[in-house]
Amino acid sequence: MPPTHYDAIVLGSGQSGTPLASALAASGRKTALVERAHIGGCCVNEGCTPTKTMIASGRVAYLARRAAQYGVHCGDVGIDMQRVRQRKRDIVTSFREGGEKRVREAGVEVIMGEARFVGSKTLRVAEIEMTAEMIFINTGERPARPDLEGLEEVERVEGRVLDSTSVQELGEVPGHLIVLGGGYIGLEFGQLFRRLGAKVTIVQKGTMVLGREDPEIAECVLGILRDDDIEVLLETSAVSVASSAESPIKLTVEGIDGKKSEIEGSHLLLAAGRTPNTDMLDLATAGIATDSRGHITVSPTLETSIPGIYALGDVHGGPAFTHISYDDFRIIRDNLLSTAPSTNPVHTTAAREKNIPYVCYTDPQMAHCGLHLHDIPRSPSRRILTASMPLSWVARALETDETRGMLKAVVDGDSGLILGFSAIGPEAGEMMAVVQMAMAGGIGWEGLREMVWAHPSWAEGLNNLWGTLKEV
Ligand SMILES: Cc1cc2nc3c(=O)[nH]c(=O)nc-3n(C[C@H](O)[C@H](O)[C@H](O)COP(=O)(O)OP(=O)(O)OC[C@H]3O[C@@H](n4cnc5c(N)ncnc54)[C@H](O)[C@@H]3O)c2cc1C
Ligand SMILES: NC(=O)c1ccc[n+]([C@@H]2O[C@H](COP(=O)([O-])OP(=O)(O)OC[C@H]3O[C@@H](n4cnc5c(N)ncnc54)[C@H](O)[C@@H]3O)[C@@H](O)[C@H]2O)c1
Repeated sequence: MPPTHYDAIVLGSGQSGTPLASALAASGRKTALVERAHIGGCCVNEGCTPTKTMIASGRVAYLARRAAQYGVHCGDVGIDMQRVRQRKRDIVTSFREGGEKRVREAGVEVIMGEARFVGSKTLRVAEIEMTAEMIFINTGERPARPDLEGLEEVERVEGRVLDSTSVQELGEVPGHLIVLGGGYIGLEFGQLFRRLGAKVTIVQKGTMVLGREDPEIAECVLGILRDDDIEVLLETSAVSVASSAESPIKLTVEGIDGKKSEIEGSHLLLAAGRTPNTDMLDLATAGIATDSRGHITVSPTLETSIPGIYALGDVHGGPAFTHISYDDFRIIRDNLLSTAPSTNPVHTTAAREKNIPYVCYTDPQMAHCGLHLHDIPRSPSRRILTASMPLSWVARALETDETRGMLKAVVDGDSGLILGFSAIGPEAGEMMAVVQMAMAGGIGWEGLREMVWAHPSWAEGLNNLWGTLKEV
């Protein structure tokens, strides 16, 4: 059979591939979307949507346990893990089915199967060969496998070694969950399962949790986790793992002093980063360049080393977030599909680099946008100021009895413009969005100090924060 020819092929139904396939079809192009697992990719099926749904259950359990502090009595708190899981499954199914319906209705040919390159612009999915002038790779990442002696053996004991996907399918609360990794995934799941009743130990190789954050912010998150009775071991690496009838997980860890010790638990969650889904694509056949970690190398307009082939989302490295992958869709749409005369500057990855927002959905949340103090090049001619204050200075925090957290901003001393902002608080993501907008609109710290916010809102913290400004 000769290859089927398309105008465009999208590989992977992630956060950019799915809307892009619809937009390509809507522009009159014959478009195929190839997906090996399920429409909607990681975010909808095993990332953001299910985790934030489950984390909502954890927050209810947390508040229910604290109910008496608010003068409310609701008895013992029990967890029905199967109900928590069903709620998650239902929301995922509804999001996935909605996405699938929309992409099919847009006229996209959906092909279920794993694709790989067999020629420069030729792909094979099972027995089908297909070619296209334009190919868009949106194949994402998967949980990384740490180099841990004994792991393969222990994995034979079903259901004891988990990753970010399988942990969501547990039908009962683990007795003692050992989490390998103190990044987003480790912290979000670690706190969730503690709130659902598990004993939790987080083993973190780095000197601090959330290693990219400002040390003051990361320290505050660490304090909250410990306050929640989660054991967090810093500068500790997992060396080997074993399993026996008495102890399903026996993890040997090593501190930086070289001392080894053992942690016994019921389950082990691997949360030590993610690996790009490029190894099975046979990219070399098409001449597509990758970096040393296997991420696809792209230009600021997302073109790979081969003209006409683009990469979007986590697969090209950089910040691995849904909103960044979706913005990659916008970059392609504006540069390749727009029929309007181009009076605007070209939309590129460089345009968003200085103001990327993200939220780690621990509770309270940790949110950040812009630069960190440690990323700002220093020079004697440039004045940099910081402001930080505890959340307990915000009336809303006291009224709701949710005072754990803080705010921190980094400011250009001459212009007064905000360079970066972090917040830890129950709705820190929304508070951060206010500052992100100010940064995008060129409103400096004085503008926020003088802004009339509704009382008593979390945003009022942005009136008071600036009283703590100091030069660093
Ligand atoms: C547990 C967890 C929680 C997260 N929470 C958040 C959050 O709260 N907020 C946030 O912004 N981000 C979150 N993320 C990250 C977010 O999910 C990703 O950044 C986002 O999904 C973007 O991914 P993508 O578009 O690059 O591709 P993905 O969504 O990963 O989709 C890639 C698709 O390609 C398919 N595929 C792979 N190889 C092939 C092939 N050869 N042929 C055909 N199909 C293939 C895969 O099956 C998959 O469906 C979370 C991630 C995880 C794991
Ligand atoms: N709320 C969100 O937006 C959200 C939530 C979950 C995931 N994500 C995305 O998914 C990505 C992956 O998350 P992640 O938490 O797996 O990765 P990560 O890179 O954020 O964190 C992994 C952590 O594991 C530690 N580690 C690595 N090897 C180790 C070992 N052998 N022993 C002990 N610790 C070890 C690292 O020091 C690091 O702190 C994130 O970078 C993020 O972009 C986002």
